[in-house]
Amino acid sequence: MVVLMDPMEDPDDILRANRSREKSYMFDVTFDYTANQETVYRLTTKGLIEGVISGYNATVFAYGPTGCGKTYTMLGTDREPGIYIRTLNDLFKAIEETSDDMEYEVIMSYLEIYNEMIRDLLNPSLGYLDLREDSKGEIQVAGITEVSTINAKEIMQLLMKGNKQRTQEPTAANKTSSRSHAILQVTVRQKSRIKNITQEVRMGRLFMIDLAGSERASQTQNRGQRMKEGAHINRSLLALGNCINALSDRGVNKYVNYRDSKLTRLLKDSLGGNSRTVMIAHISPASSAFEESRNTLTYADRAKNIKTRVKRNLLNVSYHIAQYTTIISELRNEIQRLKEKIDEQGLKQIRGERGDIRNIQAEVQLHTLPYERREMDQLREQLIKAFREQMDIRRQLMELENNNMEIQMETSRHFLILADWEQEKTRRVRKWREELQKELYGKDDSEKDSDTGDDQSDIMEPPEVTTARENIQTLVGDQGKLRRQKLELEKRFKEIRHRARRLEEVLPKKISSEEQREVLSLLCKVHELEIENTEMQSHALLKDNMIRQKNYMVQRFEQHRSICDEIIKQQRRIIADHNLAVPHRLEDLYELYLRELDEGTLERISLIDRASVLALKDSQSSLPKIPQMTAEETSQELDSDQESVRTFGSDNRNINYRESYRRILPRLLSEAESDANKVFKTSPRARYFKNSTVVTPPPIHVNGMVSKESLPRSNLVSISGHINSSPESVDKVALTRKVIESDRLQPLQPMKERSNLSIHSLSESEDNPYRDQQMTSTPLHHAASEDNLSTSTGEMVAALVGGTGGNHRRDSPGMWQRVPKKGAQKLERREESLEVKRRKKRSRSFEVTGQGLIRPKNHPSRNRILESNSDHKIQTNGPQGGHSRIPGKVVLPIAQVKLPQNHTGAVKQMDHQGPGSQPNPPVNTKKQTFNQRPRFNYFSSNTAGVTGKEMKNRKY
Ligand SMILES: Nc1ncnc2c1ncn2[C@@H]1O[C@H](COP(=O)(O)OP(=O)(O)OP(=O)(O)O)[C@@H](O)[C@H]1O
Repeated sequence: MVVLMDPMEDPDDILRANRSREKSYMFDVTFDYTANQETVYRLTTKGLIEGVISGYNATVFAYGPTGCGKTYTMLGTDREPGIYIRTLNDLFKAIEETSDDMEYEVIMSYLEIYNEMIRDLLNPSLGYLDLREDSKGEIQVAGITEVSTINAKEIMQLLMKGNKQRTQEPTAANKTSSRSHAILQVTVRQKSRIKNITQEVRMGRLFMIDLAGSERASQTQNRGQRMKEGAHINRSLLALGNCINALSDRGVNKYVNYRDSKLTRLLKDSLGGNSRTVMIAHISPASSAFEESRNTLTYADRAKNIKTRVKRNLLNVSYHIAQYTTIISELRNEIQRLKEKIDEQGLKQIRGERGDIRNIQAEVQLHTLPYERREMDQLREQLIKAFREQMDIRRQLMELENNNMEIQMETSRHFLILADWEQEKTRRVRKWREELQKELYGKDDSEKDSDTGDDQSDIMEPPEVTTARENIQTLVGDQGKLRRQKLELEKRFKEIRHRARRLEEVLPKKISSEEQREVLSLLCKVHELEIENTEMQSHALLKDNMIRQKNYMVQRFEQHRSICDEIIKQQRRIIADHNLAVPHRLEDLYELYLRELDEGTLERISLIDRASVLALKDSQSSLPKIPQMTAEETSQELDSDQESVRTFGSDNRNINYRESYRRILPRLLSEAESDANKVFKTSPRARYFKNSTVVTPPPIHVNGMVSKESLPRSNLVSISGHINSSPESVDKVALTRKVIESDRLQPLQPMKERSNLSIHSLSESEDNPYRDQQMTSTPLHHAASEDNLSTSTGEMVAALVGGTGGNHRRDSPGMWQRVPKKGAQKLERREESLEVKRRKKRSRSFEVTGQGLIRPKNHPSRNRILESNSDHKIQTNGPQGGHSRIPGKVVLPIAQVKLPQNHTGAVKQMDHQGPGSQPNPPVNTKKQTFNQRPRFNYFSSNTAGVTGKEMKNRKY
């Protein structure tokens, strides 16, 4: 802020206080007497240089009354150079700094307007020059000398020379009064060093103007020539003032008369056009210069309001073909220049010249490089190690998951054994009590007391149950151990991941080359993706396991259904053949069954299930495949890891439908085969349990619910879709069984032919591999074999097949482990009661000579002879060894058959008594051990009077 005070004003004159001429002016910058040249230059002009070299116009002009220091500010002295020199110095410095990329051309001209005439200060001999306007409307001084140089020193010399030519005369106001307006024009042309067909040229113009000072004749006391000069000066300054007034008058579209003077014509662009303009207004602190100061400040204040529109001056130069040769030769020269520069630097390095800072830098780089490289290598190693560790831990975690799943399955299986045993125990106790009560009815009260005892204590727990208990304990312990291991691994994983992240951040900073940085970030990305992929594979593994379990369950249902179908078929045949009466409810159920078959509902459900499994499999197989890493060391190791993981989600895009279908059914391989093909081998612990205990398929463990692994042995006509261990479902199953059993006819006739059963195992010859508990590689075969051998249905089939296969199974120590389920137990109980009844009522009205199917060893009914008076001579195909079958007879009461209305009634049916057979010994239920229990077998027939000894000698 500049406060201008009237020196004539009397502060005590109250009457004139209101007419005070004191005024304040606001400017961008103000300088007092303490300001030096450097400060003035820095705060007014320095900021324009950057714009000028990049194509913008700029103007700096000094304005003010005579003797106020305009020339001093613009030109300065040798010791205190002014704006001209400082600007040119900085301009050349800036050009030099960017000259590697850009090419510059600097043109300078220096003129004065004296008495409204233009003189070339660089070449005064040219006389007065004219102003002309070119085609673009730009004002040019015709014939002015333009000096083109980028040598700052040379320009200085020219400037000094030109200043000497400037008209300067002493006046009363100023000993060195400038009698003209001096204009220094510097044009900077900039273009890129990279040659192209079209080239962009930027042109910036800088005007530095030292105006002549406005003067009052009284003050200058000029006469003659000086006075004439003063008049011209004042006129041009007046024109400038008018232009400023016109330009600053906002809102009114006033005509700006630049043509009034040469000065305004020349400054046309600088004042209201395309230029960044700085006006430096000079005033004198002397009270005598109050009026001049006021005028100057008023003009400067108005000039503040002038707005100019600045744009970069761009010239697009399109080269003509003829110019290409020039460009090429220029390029050649450039290449040559650079080559020389390189050679020169190389030589300097060899000579050990250290003067140049660049050499020093290069040397420093040369020394630091090996160290940096070592550091880089170390960091890289650390990073790769961290990735590898992460992958290892992921793999270990997946293995743990896998083991955990296996252990869970094993545990569930053992729990099932315990549950079955508990059920069996309850059943026995109940039965024992019933019998006891019956006996007690016939006894005296005194005898009653002596007979009552703890029935529970008499029931011996089979070794399988004890083993199951022990196994559960061990498995639970193992699960805890796994959990701890998992937590530990997860913690370690987090640490390593954190470490890797840090390294990922640090490493790029250490790298100097952009290329290296990119490669490294890519490497990091690949590793991260690898880890993500492993995570996804882990999820896929879990899914896969669930699918396997589900498939297994479906297979079991399907098999069971096949057997049931076959049973129904045969029974219906018998009913039809013998024209037996059938209860209405059973008929209804049969019709329902036929309808189901006709409509193919089950088939449809099965198909839908398969399709969904296929879709799931597909989704797994489409898991993203990560390209292998570039780093050799890592890639080899990680490759193998990835491959192993990918085995699960293997690409099955190219396999045909049959293959896909095959995949739906889990490939339940033999232990060795399956283990070999597995990604994660069976854990030793799980393997131990697998081998040491039942071969029974695992329970379905889905969503934390353990479903019943095998269907009951009863020949249920309908099977509830999903049986699990939840109380409701168990009840539901029990209820279903009850309903069916109530209407069920007891087996009317043993099967005619063994091959009638449509399951694989039955169509196999006697020496089928299942007997040896070997699992074939065919999935369905395997499933069938495992089912048939290890489950209730399997056992039934094994019994049908008979021979060594059946014996093998029966003699196996894990016999009991194929514990009949609830329904089957009921049926067995029924059979036992029937046996008792059979002994009482023996009817031989219907005899079937059927195959003698072997009962399990020690089975109470093993030695019973199957009696039959039927004509149906069923000769089963014996094994290759030509072993003989004991012809058995099944006696079915045709006429006497009384079909029960409910299961509570005693059912008369097959009388398992062969010719000459002895009545079966009474079943001692109390003392009977769990695994010696007679098993209900739909197709059971006995070995027709063959004693245990004979049986042993017999060849099957
Ligand atoms: N800031 C300053 N420091 C020192 N001396 C100065 C300063 N400003 C002006 N002078 C001196 O004052 C005198 C007049 O200055 P100068 O010639 O620059 O005035 P002017 O405005 O150019 O006058 P004119 O319009 O008549 O040319 C010179 O001798 C100059 O050295």
